Order: sequence, then structure tokens, then C-alpha cells
Amino acid sequence: MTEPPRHTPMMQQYLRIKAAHPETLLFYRMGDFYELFYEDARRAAELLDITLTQRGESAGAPIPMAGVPVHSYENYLARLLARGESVAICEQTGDPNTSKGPVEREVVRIVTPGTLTDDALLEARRSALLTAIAGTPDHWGLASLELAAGRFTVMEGTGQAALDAELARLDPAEMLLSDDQPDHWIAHHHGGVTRRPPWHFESDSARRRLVEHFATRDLSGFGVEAMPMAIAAAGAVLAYVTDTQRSALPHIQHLGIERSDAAIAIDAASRHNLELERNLGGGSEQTLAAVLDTTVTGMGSRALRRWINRPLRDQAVVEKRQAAVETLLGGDYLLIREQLRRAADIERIAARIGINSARPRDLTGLRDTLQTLPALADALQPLADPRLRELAAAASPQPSILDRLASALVEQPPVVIRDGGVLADGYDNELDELRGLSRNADGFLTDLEHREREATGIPHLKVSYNRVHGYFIEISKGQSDQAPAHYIRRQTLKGAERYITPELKAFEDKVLSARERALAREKALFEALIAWLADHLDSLMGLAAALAELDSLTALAERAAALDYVRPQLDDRPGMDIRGGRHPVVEQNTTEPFVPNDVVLDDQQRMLIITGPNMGGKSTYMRQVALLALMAHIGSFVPAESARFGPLDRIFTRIGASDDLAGGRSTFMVEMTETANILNNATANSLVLLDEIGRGTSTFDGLALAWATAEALCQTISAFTLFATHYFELTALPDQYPEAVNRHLEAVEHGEQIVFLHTVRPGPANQSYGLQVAALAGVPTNVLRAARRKLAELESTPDNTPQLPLFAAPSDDRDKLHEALRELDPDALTPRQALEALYRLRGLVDGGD
Ligand SMILES: Nc1ncnc2c1ncn2[C@@H]1O[C@H](COP(=O)(O)OP(=O)(O)OP(=O)(O)O)[C@@H](O)[C@H]1O
Repeated sequence: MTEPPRHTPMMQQYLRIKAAHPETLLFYRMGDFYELFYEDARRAAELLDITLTQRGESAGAPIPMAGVPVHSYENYLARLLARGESVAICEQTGDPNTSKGPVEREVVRIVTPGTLTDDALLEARRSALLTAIAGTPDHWGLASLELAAGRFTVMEGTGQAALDAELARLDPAEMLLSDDQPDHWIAHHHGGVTRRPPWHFESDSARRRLVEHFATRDLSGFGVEAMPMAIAAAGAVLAYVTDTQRSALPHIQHLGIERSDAAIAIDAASRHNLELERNLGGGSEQTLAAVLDTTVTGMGSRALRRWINRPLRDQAVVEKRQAAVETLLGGDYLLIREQLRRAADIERIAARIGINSARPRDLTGLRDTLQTLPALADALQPLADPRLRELAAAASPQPSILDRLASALVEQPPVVIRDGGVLADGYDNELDELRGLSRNADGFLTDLEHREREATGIPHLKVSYNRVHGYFIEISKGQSDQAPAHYIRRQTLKGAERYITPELKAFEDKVLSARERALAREKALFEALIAWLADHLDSLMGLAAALAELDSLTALAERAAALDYVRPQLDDRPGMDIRGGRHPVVEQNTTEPFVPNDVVLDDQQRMLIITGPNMGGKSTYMRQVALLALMAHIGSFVPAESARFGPLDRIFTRIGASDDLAGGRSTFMVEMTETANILNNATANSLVLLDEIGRGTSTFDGLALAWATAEALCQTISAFTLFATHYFELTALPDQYPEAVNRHLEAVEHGEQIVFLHTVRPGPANQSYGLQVAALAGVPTNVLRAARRKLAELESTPDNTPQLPLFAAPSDDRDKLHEALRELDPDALTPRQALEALYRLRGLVDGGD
């Protein structure tokens, strides 16, 4: 019996390493390539559109292979990550010269969508977050880590809707979920999901892992002791990052709590509707962030976006930001901005220092940033605001770090340390000496060439160097017979002979070893420099946070000045009062002048019923109110003449028709789910926007639901509500509920045309102008004519207007059916009379008399 063919030693090594990483693609380093084999090769070839080849045979079968070049592997990596793949990077760790069999190899890190730290793989203005959830939908814990910043936070909450809301806010790139959790739990999460064993989510072992990482006795210092679900989730995150990074994580220094009651709650659907960072089409243009974010650093942009995504309920915190913005406006904020513009993304640089993956240009970026600090301090010096003073202190110059970096690094180093040339002359004596040796080589070689020419009498003799053959003396073919006897032939070319001499050989050994030793020395010094910086992570991260906050505050000041915003007043009187408010995004994107409008909501006036023609501006007006309220609670100034806001706990919007076909829910179902969420969670301090509720079903059902919803909001919940509707019947609500008032968007008819004035006026709209708007939209004239005829017909037969008896004012003289019914006395009718009455009533309905 013959033995089955065995794998080659290299493939045995490969398969052993691959077995430990079944779920990730394995990039196996071979010289200048990362190679993928077997299934990985097929998958990568398909995802990256690269060639699938074969590499010899192993175990009697050809090996499918695909490879990416090391020098440009980051592009490929980025594309794989964008597809939600993770990649294990396996490097040669042994010495090829001394190893028997294949060179030793090891997975040095695993790159996953939620744990990115390389600049080339990250978006400057977006945070890549890794989150984990633990517990049950009834009581869940959520942990979220931005590895590239060391920001680690946890929260606990109850209910699926609240979890969905937080996930929509965080928008994680990757989510960790225990193997035993059902998928539907995170149905609304769009990033990648990585399954982990259940014991990673176990709260006791999670606690131990955290305590060990932070080197604390317990977790009470972080205030999370009573949050077992949050601890479980945080432990799962830490275990995963430790597994994938394979390095210490000293830049994760703190576990912060995000209390859900500290922020104004915005559920997932409302967040989507308000177009904070993404518009309804998924793009980033025409969003609140696009208007507000004029920050000049990546870390500043990410900070501002965190604010935008998490408006705060604590007015005192918001007022501190407002005060800083106001002070900046009174000072030279443009000068401050110019200094900040020169800062590198030191938040991410600090993180890379922490996980020991910083590159030469990270350190020069840090150096250049530190160099700007004295000028920044000067620019901040005149500003007396308390928060700005705190930030100025955290961003004060750090001469010891700067001096070290300035003396260590050349002005513009290469991208990687591999070939040296990063550390400056004069930083280290030994390095200088070794470099001196190899540098003097040039002089020695010219000198040697000179001497040999004279000695041999060959004028075109050349001394030179190449990487393969080292140093050599070259003599052209014609003169090679004149070569002296001590010349040893090294290589024969077409037109020349190359030689080496004992003297040149000795020189070569000395230079090459000097070069190698210089390089090794330089790498060691570079690593030592990073290790030294890692000891200063605290102050570097404090500096990064201060610069980021200064950048966001300065951007808010710049926007306030450029776009004519005012500081909103925050106080404890319920409601809001906005005079001359404008929609921040629409006003930037229309060619027409934007028409400002007021909003007053208070205890006496809690609900506005808003009517008016299509295209009149109802949606714009409502969203504007929500956006201004949100802006006021992140510390921004607002587009208005004046604005005041009382306490606000939640913002709800039920706007526009969207369906969730993938989730198996119809438009109406989505609408009712969102409405139910509002009715179940809104409070007297909530702002509720309802647009066109009840449209997706029959008129009566829809109208009945709209009425009942409005009634509940007005009467039971007492939320501050803007209710836009085309059901004219709802304008009767204020008759019953004095807290409700009618408003309409003004439009005037101009012949057949309609002109929208976009002004909000008291009282209900008197006409709906649907046909005029249809005409504007280009509905063909014959259809419009038919519509006009039908309208006239409908309007002349009151019985056909879909009005609920409940709301319709009974008009006895016109409504004969009503009258006839009322006259009937069922108890006094014989069966025959009853039948006659029925025929008579039926006749009335049919239009006969
Ligand atoms: N205050 C305003 N000033 C200037 N233009 C405005 C204003 N409000 C709205 N508009 C413009 O009018 C257009 C229609 O506004 P909007 O969508 O808010 O109308 P709508 O009443 O909600 O319409 P529909 O009932 O059809 O949904 C928008 O594209 C916007 O550019």
C-alpha cells in the first residue's frame, strides 16, 4: 500500500496557522507578497478581482493561490474590510539564513472592520467603532470602543427600541454578539457582525479581564460596578481586541459611562429622518453635519459629530460650550483656527503609539503639532472663558516631548522605518559612527578608482556597486586582457568584465556590516522612542482631546458668524420660543431667499395643527424646529433671530413614508410602529413631529387614527407636538383642546398658478391646492381637467365627502339621511314600516330622493 502524498513542510506550516484562524482570510507572507491559499485564495480573487493562480502541488493536488504585493497591500486590505471581511496578517518572524525548513511565521495581528488603527484604512472624519451587546432586549448592556482613539464607553438600557436607537447613534463598523444570541436582536445594525463564544460575555470573567487591564482593584472607580450587562459587553470587547491586536493596549485608560438619561433620546427612525450625518439617500451632503462641520482636523470633526449625534439634556454642560463659542466669537477665532489647521491627527497617532504601530510620519506629525502649541497658547491667551482656559491648559506646550522628537527625527522621513533615514544625525553617537563608515565609502571608492586607473593604465576603469553583486571593478571587454593578476573575476557581461580585489572585498565587508548595524541601531532607537512616548500617553491623549474640542468649538463659532446664528437661551420654563427661525440645511441649499418663521410652544399652547398646500413648507418647518432644538443642545448657535428652549428629553419624528420591505413591514406597518413608539415613550418634555399620520390606510381608518393620536398627545401625554396633516377634519381639534392651535402655510393663487409664500400663519388653511401642485409637477392637462370635473362632482355631493360623523358638524337641513334617521323611532315601527324605512334610507344614499 502506498502512503497518501503528504503536504510539503511549508504547506504544513500554512495549514497549521490557518487552522487557528478559520473565520478570517490569512495573508501569508512570502517575500514581497502576501499569499492566500485554497478557499481564501478563491474568496480573495473574487472579492478583489485579482488572478487566481496555482502554486505547485502539495499532498498530490495543485494549490490554488492568489497574492497581493506587500508594498500596496493596504488598498486590498481596505477593500476586504469594506466588504466586512477580517484579515490575519502572518509575517516571517524567523531568520531565513538560519532556519531549517520553512522560515518561522506568526500571525502578528488581525485586522477587522471595527478595530482599525492604520491611517490608510480609516476615514479621517468618521470613527470606526467596535461594539458588543450583552444581556437580553429587556435589559441590555452595550460597550463601544474606538480603538484608534482609545475611547471606551458603556451603557445599559431596557427595550429593543432603545437599543436600536443607540446602535443608530453609534453606527458601529463591527458588532460582537455571543454565539447564543439570536440575529433578530440586531436586525437594524448595518455593519459586520462577529460571533464570539458565550463565555466571553460572562460578567464575572469580563470583570476580571477589565480589572486586569486597567490594573485596578475593582471597577468602582469607573462607576460601573452596578452595571453587570455593561461589564459583560465591555469584557467581550476587550477580549476581542486583545486577540486581534496582539499587543498591549495602554491607550485604553478609561471606561466611561454614557447614561441614556443624560442625552436627548432620538430613536433610530427619527435620527434617520432628521438627516444629521446622512441624508435620506445615504449620502453625506445636505445634512446638518455638512453645514456645521467646518473643523480643520480629523479629530475635531469626529468630536463635533459625536456632539451632533448626542445632544445633551444637561443645560449646564451645553451652556459651557455656548459660552466658549461666544467668547471665541468675541476673540480672534480665525487665528486659533489657523494654528489648529497645522495640527496632525494626534488622537490616532497616540493610539498607534499605544499599540506600537506608529510610523515615522506619525512622530513627525506629533512633533509638528507640538511646535504649533506656543502660538496656539498665545492665540488663546486673551480669552477668559473657563472652558477655554481648561482647554488651553491641556494644550499648553510640551517642551520635553518636543525637544526629544525634534532632535531625534529628520525633517521629512520616509514612510516606513525599513530602509532607515528616519533618525537625525547627532541624536545618537553610535548611529552617527556607523553611518559615518558607510558614508565615507563614497570617498574611498573615488579614491580607489583613481589609484587603480593609474596602476593599470586603463582610463575607463570603473568602481561601482549593485545590490546583487556588491562592489566591483569594471573593465570593458576590449581592455580586460590588461587586468592585473590579483583581480578576481566576479561576473562577465556582454561588453565588460567585473572584478573584485582583496582590498575591495575587505572594504565591502566593513561597509555592508556598518550599514546593517546602522539600520539595526536605527530601528532599535525608533522603537525606544515609541516606548518612551508611550510613557507620556496620558498627556498626549489629553492634548488630543483638548485640540479636538477647541476645533469643534471654533468651528461652531465660525459657523455662527458666517451664517448669522444666535446663541439660544436655555432655561427651565417648559416649551420653546423661536423667532425668525430658519432651516439650517435648506437655507444653505436653496436659491430662493429662505422665509423665517416663529414657533411658540408652552403650557398654554402645546400642539400646532399645521395645514397647507403640498409644497407649502410644512415638512421644512417641522424639521427646522427639531433641528434647532437639537443644535441648541449640542452647544451650537442657531439660525434664528432669537430662540429659547426649556427642558427637552426626547425628539420624535414620524415623517415621510418609508417601508421596510427587507424587514417584512409595509409602509403602514412602519408608520404605526413609529407612532406606537411615540405614544408609548413621549413625555410632557418631548418634542414630537408628526407628518401625515394615517395616510397609508383607508381614509376613515387613517383619519380616526390620526385624530386619536393627536388627542392622546394633547390630552394624556401633553407632549410638545407639531402635527402636519391633510385631513382638514383635524383642524377641529382646537375646539375641544385649547392647548392645540391651528397654523397654516400661506400660499396664494395667481390665476391658474399657485405661489407658495412659506409663511406660517394662524388658523387653518382654507384650500388645499392639490390640483395646482399637480399641475406644477407636470401632470398632463387632460388628466387635470378630468380631476377638476371629479372634484366639482365630489364637492357638490356632500354624502360622498369622506367625513366621519364624529367630526362632521351635523347640518340637519342638508344631511337628509341624518335627519331621516333621527326621525325614525324603531320601537314604534311595524316590520313592514321598517322595511319601507330601509328602502327610503337606501334611496337617500343612492342620491334619489
Ligand atoms: N421657509 C421657507 N423658505 C423658503 N423655501 C422654503 C421654505 N419652506 C419650504 N421651502 C421650500 O419649499 C419646498 C417644499 O417644502 P416642504 O417639503 O416642506 O413642503 P410640504 O408642505 O411638506 O409638502 P408636502 O405636503 O407635499 O410634503 C422645499 O423644497 C423648500 O425648498
